[in-house]
Amino acid sequence: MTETKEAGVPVGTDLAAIELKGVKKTFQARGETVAAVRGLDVSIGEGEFFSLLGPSGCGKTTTMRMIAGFDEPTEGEVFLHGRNVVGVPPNKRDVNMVFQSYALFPHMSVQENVAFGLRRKGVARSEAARRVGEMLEIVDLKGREKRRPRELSGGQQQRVALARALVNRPRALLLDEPLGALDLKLRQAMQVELKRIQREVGITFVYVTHDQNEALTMSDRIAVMSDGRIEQLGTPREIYERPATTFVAGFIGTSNVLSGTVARAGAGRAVIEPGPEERIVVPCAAAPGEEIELTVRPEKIDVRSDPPAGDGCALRGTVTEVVYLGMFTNYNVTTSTGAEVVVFVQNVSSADDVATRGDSVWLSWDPRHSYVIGA
Ligand SMILES: Nc1ncnc2c1ncn2[C@@H]1O[C@H](COP(=O)(O)OP(=O)(O)OP(=O)(O)O)[C@@H](O)[C@H]1O
Repeated sequence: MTETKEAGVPVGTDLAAIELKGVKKTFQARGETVAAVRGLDVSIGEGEFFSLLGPSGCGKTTTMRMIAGFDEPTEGEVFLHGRNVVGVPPNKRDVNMVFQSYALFPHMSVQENVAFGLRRKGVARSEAARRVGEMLEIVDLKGREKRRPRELSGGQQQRVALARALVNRPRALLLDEPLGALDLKLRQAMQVELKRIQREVGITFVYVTHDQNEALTMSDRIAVMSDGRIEQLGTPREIYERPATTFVAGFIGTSNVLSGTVARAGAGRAVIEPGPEERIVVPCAAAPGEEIELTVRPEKIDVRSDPPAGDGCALRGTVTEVVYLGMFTNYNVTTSTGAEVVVFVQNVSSADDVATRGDSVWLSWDPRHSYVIGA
């Protein structure tokens, strides 16, 4: 049974495709002990597109290598479809891994590259040809069977690598920064392709990336990692809209972190009053006198010259930078308390910017977009 929290997102199945329980990994390097993974508990559902997202060195690749069997945990257990696989070699694990350097055989055609694994397993020639054909159709490489890898674009080569991994019908595919070598435009096109392919084959994908846009675009759920631990696990929307820690707020997109002492509270709202006519209204249970920290996304804020009407959030500030970015304009504003706030204003008309550098402005937003960190 698959429950859904947000539309189409599996949050729990009877039997997890992949489960990590108390997994830790330390390496000994030059007499020093390096803690790469400090304790992971994760359950990845059957057919889920699950991403491990985090900065360089946070333990993403080590986690993948332990799922694949290239590394064994120092502590804890790894389950694949309910079976404890600690000690089971990679080729007996029913998972396949795709790397950034996809290492196709240069002297073999697309067809031979994809068929290679099947041949080694002794799959009959006609059956192999059928499965390779089916897979090349899915990755949209029909008609290019006879080409050599060097006669293909980077994106097409990556799709051959994907077909080569998928043709073995693994129950899960592990992808470690598979689009890292491609330029931005191709990367974005391949993100959409990868998601489509995953939906079509219905196999669990575990995807490693340090690119937040990539993770937000493709994933059912994301685990944001930092220093060998998971900081937050949730749907892209949960992670973007309601970051659990300041690290997540800062790592995923641009976020404004504000803080202050609660002046008034009641009816599920706390109000910070930084100055006359200024207020930050936060939906939370904090009491007067309490210090709170909150985030507001740049696209939720308006910039105006007059104080806003109503009882929404209102802050006074001075514009320090204006950068026109085509689709929107980026305003940097220093508030009356010295906080730096970034605002994105969508350029719906081609009229002038709403403010220029040095202007005194008011920032306003709906209290629903004030989100207390860790709430
Ligand atoms: N074989 C090893 N020996 C010693 N230290 C290692 C080894 N493999 C990884 N580490 C260390 O473990 C930590 C986590 O590394 P890991 O490669 O898992 O990070 P990552 O998040 O995948 O980084 P990147 O995005 O740069 O690939 C790092 O500090 C790294 O230097």
